[in-house]
Amino acid sequence: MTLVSPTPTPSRLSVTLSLFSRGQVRRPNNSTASPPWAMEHYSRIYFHPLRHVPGPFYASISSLFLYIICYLGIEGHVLRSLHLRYGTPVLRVGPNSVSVSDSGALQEIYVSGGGFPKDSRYTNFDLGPVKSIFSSVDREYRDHRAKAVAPLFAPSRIRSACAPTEAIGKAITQFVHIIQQFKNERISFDLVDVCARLSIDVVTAYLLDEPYGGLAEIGHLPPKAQARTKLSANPFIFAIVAFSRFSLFPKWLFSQLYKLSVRLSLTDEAKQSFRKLDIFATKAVTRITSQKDPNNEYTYQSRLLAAGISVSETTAQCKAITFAGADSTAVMLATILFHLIRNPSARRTLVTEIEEHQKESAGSFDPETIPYLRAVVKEGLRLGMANPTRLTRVVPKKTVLDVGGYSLPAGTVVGCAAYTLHHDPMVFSEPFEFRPERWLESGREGSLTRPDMERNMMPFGVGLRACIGKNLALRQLYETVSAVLQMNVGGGLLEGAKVRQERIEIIEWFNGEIKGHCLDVDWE
Ligand code: HEM
Repeated sequence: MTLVSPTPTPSRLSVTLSLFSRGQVRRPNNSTASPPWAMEHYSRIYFHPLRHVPGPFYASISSLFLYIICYLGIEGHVLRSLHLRYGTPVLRVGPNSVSVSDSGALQEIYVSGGGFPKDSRYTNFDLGPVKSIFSSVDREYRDHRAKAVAPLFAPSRIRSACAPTEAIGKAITQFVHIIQQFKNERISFDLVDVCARLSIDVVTAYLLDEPYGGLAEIGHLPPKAQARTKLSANPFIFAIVAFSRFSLFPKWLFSQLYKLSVRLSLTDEAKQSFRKLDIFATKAVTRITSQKDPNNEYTYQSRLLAAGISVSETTAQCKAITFAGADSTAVMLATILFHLIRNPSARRTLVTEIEEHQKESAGSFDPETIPYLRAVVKEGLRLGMANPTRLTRVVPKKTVLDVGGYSLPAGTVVGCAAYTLHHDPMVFSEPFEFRPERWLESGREGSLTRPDMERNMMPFGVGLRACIGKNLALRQLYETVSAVLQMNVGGGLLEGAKVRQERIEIIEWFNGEIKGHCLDVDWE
């Protein structure tokens, strides 16, 4: 008996792959050949330019994984843990999509030459037929509008509006008064709701010269009823936040899901809230067009109109900015106050520093000059997950992005996420803890320049397409925290406050949402 070694028969898979690699594969038209989708899967695994980028197998063959984690609002922590598990700064999260956790790449992705363009997912954030400053992928379109409104975001203009008789100052006084009433009567309240009321009023009163009335709409109620009532714009805000769970889907699918979701989930309350915002924005624009307020060049709507933007688009842009400004700042403010309530020692340090500054400056001081307050705000911005997920961009034509030893070709969707960078354990020890001291270089008087940590911070995005409202938001945070801690000398207005939750849980959609839309505060 002779033993004959059998001639190896190549498997159908290896034949198909080797033919494919030589460009000889035609679409099979008989039932025994691999179906086209299988061919595509093989190519994504074995021939795709991203094939060497580490990541879970399922992410390399289909976008389903991304769609699911985006929909479920778990994208932030899932991608962070995959980066840690695979020990890689570049993670393949979809057939053509990567997540980058190396802050060294921020410069090239978002800054150099204006940064890479936003990818097509942003078109899912259009306001029906209107592209907002945020959603526009077309840089010229965006620049024209952003330049028109830019003077409104100058720090000196914003600062003047913080005087007690001006738009921002008045809103903060109302906010402090409401919390003071809750404290006097020991009434439990929802921190997220009051922060949302203040934020929508600051944005609208300052930019549109027309406060939405978030704080005023409960002003006439007794304190107990105030605490029970929710902001009338909430359903509008929550609906937009929740639609972002579909934002990674291709446009055609997004549109269908959006329509279905509107039909199934848009309650009467939400419809009413949308209508109220429509009426509010229309009124703000009509005030200018009807010549009732023609000389006011320093409103958002008058500047857009003067730049040649149509009335209907200007109205839509006003609604977009109301959402963009109100939601994120509310999440950040609520996060900072939540941590101050939970950290009496940080709170007392802050109160002492504010008192010292008050004495030194005979009452008038710029809160931004207080190092510990800056550290508190910075730490709040690090932990606050207003935008936790990847800010996606596309590698432009004729460009290769080299990062972490990988070359990502033109057309690849790349993105860094605040969730990953802000919780990087190599940069921030105990990354989930609130520790303002980490920002102080050498004791309390030190400057706050900690380049290693600073490089990993992206709460407002980075580069040309970073947040245009950053100065306004920061000013609101400094002024409000300072005002809250100046009240009731000793421990500030928050002395005696307790939060029920141990930590803030976030639904990690593009706009992070505090679970339950609520952070309950009780009084001792
Ligand atoms: C603490 C509060 C805020 C946070 C954390 C925040 C965060 C962000 C982030 C991360 C982006 C970049 C998104 C991207 O690259 O995809 C962004 C863009 C933007 N934000 Fe904010 N934002 C805040 C407040 C505001 C305010 C107060 C306004 C306006 C009143 C505003 C208006 C905008 C606009 C218009 C854009 C789009 C800019 C562009 O694409 O050119 N934001 N914001």
